[in-house]
Amino acid sequence: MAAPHSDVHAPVQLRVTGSVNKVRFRAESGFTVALARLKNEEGEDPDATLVGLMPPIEVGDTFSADVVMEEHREYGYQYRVLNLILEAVPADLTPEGVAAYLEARVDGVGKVLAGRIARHFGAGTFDVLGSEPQLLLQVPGVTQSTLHKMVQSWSSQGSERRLLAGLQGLGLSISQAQKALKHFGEPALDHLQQDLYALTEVEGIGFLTADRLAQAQGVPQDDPRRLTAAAVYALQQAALQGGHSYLPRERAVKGIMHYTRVGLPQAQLALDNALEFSRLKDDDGRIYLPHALRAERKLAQTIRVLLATPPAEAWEVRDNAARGLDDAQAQVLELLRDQRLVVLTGGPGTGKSTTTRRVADLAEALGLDVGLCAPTGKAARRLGELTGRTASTIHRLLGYGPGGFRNNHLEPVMHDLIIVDEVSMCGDALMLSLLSAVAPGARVLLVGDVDQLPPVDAGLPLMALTQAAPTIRLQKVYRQAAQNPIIAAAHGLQHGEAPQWGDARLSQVAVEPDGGARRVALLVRELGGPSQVQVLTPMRKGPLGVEMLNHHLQGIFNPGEGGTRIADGEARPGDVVVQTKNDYQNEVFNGTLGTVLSAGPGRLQVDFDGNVVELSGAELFNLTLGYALTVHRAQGSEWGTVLGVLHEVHAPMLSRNLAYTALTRARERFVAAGSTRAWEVAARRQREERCTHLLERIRSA
Ligand SMILES: Nc1ncnc2c1ncn2[C@@H]1O[C@H](COP(=O)(O)OP(=O)(O)OP(=O)(O)O)[C@@H](O)[C@H]1O
Repeated sequence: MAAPHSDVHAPVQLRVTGSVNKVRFRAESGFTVALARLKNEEGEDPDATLVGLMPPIEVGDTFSADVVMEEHREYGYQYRVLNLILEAVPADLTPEGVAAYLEARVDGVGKVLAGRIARHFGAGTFDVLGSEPQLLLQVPGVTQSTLHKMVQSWSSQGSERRLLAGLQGLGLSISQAQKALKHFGEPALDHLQQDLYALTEVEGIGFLTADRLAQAQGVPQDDPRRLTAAAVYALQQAALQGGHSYLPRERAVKGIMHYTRVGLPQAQLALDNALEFSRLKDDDGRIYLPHALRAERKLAQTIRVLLATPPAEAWEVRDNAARGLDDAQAQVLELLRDQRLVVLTGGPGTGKSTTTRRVADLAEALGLDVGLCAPTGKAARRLGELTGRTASTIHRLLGYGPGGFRNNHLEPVMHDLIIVDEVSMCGDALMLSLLSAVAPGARVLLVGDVDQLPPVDAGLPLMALTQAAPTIRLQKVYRQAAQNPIIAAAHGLQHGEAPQWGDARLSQVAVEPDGGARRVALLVRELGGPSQVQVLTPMRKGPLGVEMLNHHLQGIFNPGEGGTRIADGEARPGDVVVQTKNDYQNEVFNGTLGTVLSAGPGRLQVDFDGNVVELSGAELFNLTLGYALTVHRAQGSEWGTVLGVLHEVHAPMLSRNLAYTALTRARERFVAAGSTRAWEVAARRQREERCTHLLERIRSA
């Protein structure tokens, strides 16, 4: 093997062949750590460490692979796999090698039988197994049922390996091949050989990759399959990037031109094609993905039923139930008497949680069963603390698992009253799952701040519901508004006014992008360090993005070398990390912050608010450093002191809701780092309206 040149830091890419000595670790995602004998024309490495996404390899497998040699601070040199294609037979064709391979890979064959078969057929064993399996009955101990099991397992894994190898032959990387195989199943190869653009449907692949592969195969620019796929992709991107449930026709056509670089006539033709094949739907000039149109119609219908049907259980507002509440808050208790669906909205400190708690108290006093939930684990925990009851995520309440939501209209959640907090974070899909699972006659109280950031997912259900359902909007600010300039500034933002800086609890520090991340890290130190201050910024990338800020914050507050590899760097004991995906096994949810207790090769022990979990392998890639977070990820959380980074470099993200959400994450003190002009721009910019037709559908007869 080419010995690594210590002075050359550019990663060395090699093409090697090899055989597997040992599989150390394999995650469901295909992330694998293995030991293998590697060789190429320059030499051999008898026991190399391979890491990365690989097909299901086993001891004895042979393969060819593109690898990059990298030096890991903990384990020395190892090879990161860029692509690995399995050969169909083992490397070692001696009777021992054949026996070991049979035993490892073929069901129904134990050590003794494998030895007999290997001694009987030698290197020809696999041909016999593949083409004349009956001959195996000559070997004592091989019965019909054993033979059946052997043939079954050999042919199924054989087809998986052939499919993966075939997909890789189309130019897919191993991870893309595995995603495609998972998405399409057996017909994957035929399907993609007919239309490589079908890859657009595969989660995590998308149109641009499919287009690159198809162009490499010489598919012409105006191929109808290409144009149709681009039309679908334009709508997918509109939902992902802008939260749109549909696009007006002319915007859909523009999207297609953007992704395919074809002219207007062809783009219109592409859209008509996609409509003709029902890959898209035209609802009176509004272009939808089919599932999005179905969801919006279903959600509107579900809401109409909730608005039109009476609650099952009796409800009476006993005299002391509304004690201490103002008229608006008390009105919520009144509305729930006859209404099944009530909305409570208001800015920070207006008394939403106080009201929520009273509703729960009254419901329980009336003998009703109350369920409390919120979109994120963090918000659920806060709801539980504020109401003194157990609260869960919406996913947990609906019994979310690998097969999706257990509870739905067929098997509703058996609560008489469901209270949902931070409901501004719910997109149409989650709102539909939630409202579909409400038991007949049960009530729902939706609580949220409609001026917060819109949901990450498509749709704006809370906006529609505040106009279609009985809604109480709390205006009176209780949390010491006068003394607390943050709340006053937040309410000012709602009217387009930038905050007035200068108070000790609401101050601004000029920071320019160049060298700004380090400047922010030093500011955090002045403010008491990461345990006292949470840094928020709109973007992940860029000189003032999360990644750059975390790099400098880790460098100051937890300096050192190496650590365990996570999504955006390396974590060491003491580091603040944040979970970026819901992990139901470990009960750790997107947005939860934790502290690294210990770090070892390929594993971390993290304390998430008292929930100490061991994470390893691919789970580590659901973690990023958490000294700085995006404003989006901070929703539903709040801290004593927030250092909010906002500068014109964030221009595309600057909006009133973004600034408002950042500001309202701070309970006591908010320090703005960046430029005051950015806040003026943000205050004036109402976010771009989302294309959703939900309100009109709820209102239409
Ligand atoms: N009717 C009321 N009269 C007097 N004080 C009230 C009233 N309602 C709420 N408060 C007080 O105002 C403060 C804020 O109330 P609460 O936490 O319910 O607001 P909130 O809207 O839930 O805030 P956030 O949006 O941060 O959750 C609390 O200290 C609460 O006790």
